[in-house]
Amino acid sequence: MHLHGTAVINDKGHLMIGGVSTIDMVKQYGTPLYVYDTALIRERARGFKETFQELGVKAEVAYASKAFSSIAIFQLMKEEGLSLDVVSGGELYTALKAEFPSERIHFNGNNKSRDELLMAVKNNIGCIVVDNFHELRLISGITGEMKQHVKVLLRVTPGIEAHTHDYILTGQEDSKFGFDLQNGQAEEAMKQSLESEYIDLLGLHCHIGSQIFETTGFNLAAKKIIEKVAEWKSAYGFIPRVINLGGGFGIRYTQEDDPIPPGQYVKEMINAVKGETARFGLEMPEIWIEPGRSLVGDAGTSLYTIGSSKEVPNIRKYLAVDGGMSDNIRPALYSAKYEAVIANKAGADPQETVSIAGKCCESGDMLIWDLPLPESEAGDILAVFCTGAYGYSMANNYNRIPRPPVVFTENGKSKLVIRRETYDDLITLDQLLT
Ligand SMILES: Cc1ncc(COP(=O)(O)O)c(C=O)c1O
Ligand SMILES: N[C@@H](CCCC[NH3+])C(=O)O
Repeated sequence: MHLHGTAVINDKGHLMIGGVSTIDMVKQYGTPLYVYDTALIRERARGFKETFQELGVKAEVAYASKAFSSIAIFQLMKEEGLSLDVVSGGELYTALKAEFPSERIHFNGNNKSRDELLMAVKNNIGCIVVDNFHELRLISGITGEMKQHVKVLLRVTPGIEAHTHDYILTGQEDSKFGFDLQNGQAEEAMKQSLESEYIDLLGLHCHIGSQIFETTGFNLAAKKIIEKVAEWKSAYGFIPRVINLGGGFGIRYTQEDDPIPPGQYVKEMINAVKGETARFGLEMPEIWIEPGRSLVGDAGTSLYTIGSSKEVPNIRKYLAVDGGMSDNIRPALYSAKYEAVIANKAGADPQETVSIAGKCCESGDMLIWDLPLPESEAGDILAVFCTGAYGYSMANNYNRIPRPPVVFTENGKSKLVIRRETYDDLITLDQLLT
């Protein structure tokens, strides 16, 4: 049995997160429940910033808010001095409601609508990461009409296959994202941006994928970009002030995962950029990154109540919980693996191997296969670790299951930051037929 994040066990054998008993939180807020240890998020955020400071490199660390967006987490990231990467009008709206400084908001995405771009320009956001020619035309039009400048980065695809799940690969040539770096698209986009009166081209952006455990892909992406920059400098005199190398740093979901420390990714990519810029006699650009999972992933834990169980003789025992693919779709979508303990018997040794089923009407709604657990009964609390990224943010109302609440813990205190959805919430958008 392995505990993740900063979880510890108290003298009653109960799991504690951020100094608060999970069993007390279950009594107060019910299950299913997402619990975050915000001290751990702060530690991760500071870690990234300190690494850049130690290396003397100008940087912006933007939290990729798709990992978990809510007003409270945006307020926390603001307190920590991070920037924010949003990918939709909804995330931008939430950021503005959280009074996140608009000059530190970056807008990504492969099909931003005119309205979303208008919202970004009107609110003077820090930069738009332009993904394609359609968007470039839209931005040129909007900024021309408004006579207002906007800073942009061009998202390029460097042609790199990072080693991760196919669905979360993004840097390869055959990708829906970005301007291809090799076939002239990126160069054309750079020329068009320089020609557009109100577009201020800050630099280039790339993001090669998510849950990556090796530094090779990042280093290679950095090298390919700098090589192009050197070509462009002599041909067009364009020198990017910023290179954004995206996010994607992997975390440990199970003992099989072997991630390197987040700072190591940063150090290696900076060395790669330093090496290449020196080789071509270029100035060191600012390096921006946009991590999501590595900031919030292992700080989140999901708590469920165990309900029914079913024995398939000689094959397996199923234990069902009161959530599932509606609050954590990652096992169903990516065959993602998790570890868990019984929160009210957290110190007990495993006695049996069980498989954790969700409550949705789908055979594929399985949260964990073959999990060693102490003997359990209905009413016990299951704590699934490392659900802080792409858990709540990908939650849905399949089977009209209300989304769970989110609680932040720190220094022995808990605070509700998203309330539980109610049945009334589920029908608020419904209109009567007659
Ligand atoms: C453009 C972009 N930036 C940042 C991220 C954050 O990735 P991660 O949560 O893996 O750090 C993603 C997601 O893969 C992304 O698509
Ligand atoms: N949602 C994915 C990551 C996708 C990242 C967005 N580009 C996950 O849960 O792993």
